[in-house]
Amino acid sequence: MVGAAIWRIVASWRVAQQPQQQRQRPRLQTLVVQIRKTSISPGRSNIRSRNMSRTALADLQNGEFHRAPSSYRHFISRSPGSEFPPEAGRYHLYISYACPWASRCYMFCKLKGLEHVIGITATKSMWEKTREDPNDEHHGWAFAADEKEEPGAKPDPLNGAKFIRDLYELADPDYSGKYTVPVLWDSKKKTIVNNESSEITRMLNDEFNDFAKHPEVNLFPKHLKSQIEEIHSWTYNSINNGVYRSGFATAQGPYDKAVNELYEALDKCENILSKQRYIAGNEFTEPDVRLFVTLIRFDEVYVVHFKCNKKCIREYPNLFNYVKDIYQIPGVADTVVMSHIKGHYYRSHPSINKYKIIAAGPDIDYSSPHDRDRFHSS
Ligand SMILES: N[C@@H](CCC(=O)N[C@@H](CS)C(=O)NCC(=O)O)C(=O)O
Repeated sequence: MVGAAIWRIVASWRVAQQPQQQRQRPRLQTLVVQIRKTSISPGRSNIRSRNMSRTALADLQNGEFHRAPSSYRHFISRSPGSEFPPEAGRYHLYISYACPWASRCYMFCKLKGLEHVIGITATKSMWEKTREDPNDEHHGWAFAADEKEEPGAKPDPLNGAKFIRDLYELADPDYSGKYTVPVLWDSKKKTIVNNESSEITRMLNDEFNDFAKHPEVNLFPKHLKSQIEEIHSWTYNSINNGVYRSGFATAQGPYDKAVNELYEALDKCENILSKQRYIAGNEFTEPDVRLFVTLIRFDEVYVVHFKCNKKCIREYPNLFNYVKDIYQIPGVADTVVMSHIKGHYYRSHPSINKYKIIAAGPDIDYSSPHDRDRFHSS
């Protein structure tokens, strides 16, 4: 009882720490952890899923993209009595190499040295139809049938799921939200702990230090907490989600607004990075990870596919060198699989790119020299 109460206080405290636009109320159905013994039947469909299955492309109001809140918001915590205590081998991270939100989590695993503690499985890059039922039009992340199907993509080693959707339905057969990655899965309770990257990365940063190869890496240090939260307060809406707000807009006004806010924020970053090595100062921290995953996709995908073409990142001297600098941190390049990134975006949104043609360029070499050593770093 006491443990559960502490857990609830810690969880609500952490939600209160998030930038406002990321603060979302957990669904009641996920607060009451319902572990149901169900078997996966990928061909199954029910009335609910038939009517409600949807992707982010449907998160629209008057042509404006509004990202729906993540559904699972439990916390892995070292606090006594925690429902989800950190354990080696218990949790699994399902990702797509294409997805910037999932890649944030994968980067944290790499930087903290957690790959021997938390299993990681990447899906195939292109969304596929998830049900045979002709009335169920949902397309989403699919697992590879074997190791050879697409380099990097793997079968689901834990549940034999064919689709990420199957995991959501295994955790809750009545689930009616989106079937997004990342998914942090608890193999003990056979449920989803959390599917919100901004929270998963905090858990990876703080709660697994007893197992981490690099517990000294702290991407959310106390002394930079307020600067970091201030940076998230404008980079999330204008940059990380801003590229989606541009790309998914279905009316001119919302697109214009999103793209203008995006470039205002990029100009602001360029200015900050002309004076210091990283976005929060001289230390590499969480907001650098969040910026990196968007910026590395920008010139290869967002410029063309999401119409973010007022300027490329390679035209900003400081931003471009900053992306190379981060790419060259040991472990980071492994998280960037450009064939999955391009293979996903260009082929998974038929309303944006009907013929699924993958744009040719620009094929940037992010391992080429950068000039960021000119700044002091700690
Ligand atoms: N807020 C979530 C967003 C995750 C998200 O939107 N992931 C996308 C891939 S980039 C996804 O899985 N979309 C599936 C869909 O929309 O159906 C997070 O940060 O974890």
